[in-house]
Amino acid sequence: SSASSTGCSTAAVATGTANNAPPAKQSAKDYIFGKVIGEGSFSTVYLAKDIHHSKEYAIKVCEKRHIVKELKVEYVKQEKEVLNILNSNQNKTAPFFVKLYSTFQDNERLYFVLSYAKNGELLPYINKVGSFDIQCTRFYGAEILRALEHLHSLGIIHRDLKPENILLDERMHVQITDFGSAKILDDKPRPQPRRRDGEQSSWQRRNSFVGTAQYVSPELLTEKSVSKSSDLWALGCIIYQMVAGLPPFVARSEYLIFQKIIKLEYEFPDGFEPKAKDLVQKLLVLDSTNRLGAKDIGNYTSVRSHHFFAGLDFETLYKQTPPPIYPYL
Ligand SMILES: C[C@@H](Nc1nc2c(c3cc(-c4cn[nH]c4)ccc13)C(=O)N=C/C2=C\CC1CC1)C(C)(C)C
Repeated sequence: SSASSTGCSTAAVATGTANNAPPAKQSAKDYIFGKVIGEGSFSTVYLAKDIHHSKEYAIKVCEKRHIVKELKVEYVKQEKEVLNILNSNQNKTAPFFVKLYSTFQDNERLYFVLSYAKNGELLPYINKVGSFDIQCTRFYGAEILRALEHLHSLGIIHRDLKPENILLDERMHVQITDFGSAKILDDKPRPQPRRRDGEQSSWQRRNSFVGTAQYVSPELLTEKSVSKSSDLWALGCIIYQMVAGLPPFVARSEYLIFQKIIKLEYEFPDGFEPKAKDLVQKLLVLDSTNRLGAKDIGNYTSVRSHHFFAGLDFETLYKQTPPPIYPYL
């Protein structure tokens, strides 16, 4: 083809590097794959380095055959949809989610190129120091609340919030991940995606889905229903765990954990900080409509104004330096 009016050379146009050509589609060859950093139920997440700029990414790899065999195509599509909604609604004051940079595929696999949370999961930090001091619990509780405000404002419920899904970036700020079980509240009627025969519909999937035992809400266990307030229940469990070092509902089997949840059978260890205790008691409420924040429109102002968070500036969290993680209790 001849040089176009933009003056770029034919060679440039031919190789698609002309300033008006889209970037060439990526492939696994653009990356050096490193260690496995996480295993999902239908995916493996690798640390990878982009060979052009030596930047580190997390690449989530899904085996196509496995997804189809396990009838999880909808599940993978749902996660990509959530990541795209988050990308197109990046919130400058609450960038508390892993970002999706690009996707590509080869014959056998799907690849999702995502931000690499350099400091990994929150959980090992809680376990290492036994429990967080109040400064840390307040800061990380506030960042998770801000992340939920943003997610819920986009009509998305996480549904499986737990310390393993709360990652930390290189500045030790929160990066929420794992949207495979997220639910997009269908306010806009969309054509129901055509399903392969035998594949579970989102209705069946929704009714079969249960989060991780310790953090699942009572309404999901008793009525198979889920709402934004279910994520507030999980926040209550996580704040409890940051202070006590263990989640509120523990037992030897999932069934026994579920029994304790629906009976609200848990207690506070001696020395549990009183303001944190009061906040947890207002989040771990069986009736999802009576949880602190359940009636708030927009931001969770009634949670922000709880005296546990007194003095915290929720609008500049991402600019603040996170407090060092010291042991407490
Ligand atoms: C919960 C998740 N674990 C993880 N998912 C992601 C990580 C990640 C990083 C570490 C880590 C970093 N340093 N040391 C450990 C440990 C676990 C991770 C990351 O950096 N970037 C994107 C991720 C996930 C993207 C996903 C939305 C598509 C499972 C177990 C499901 C793989």
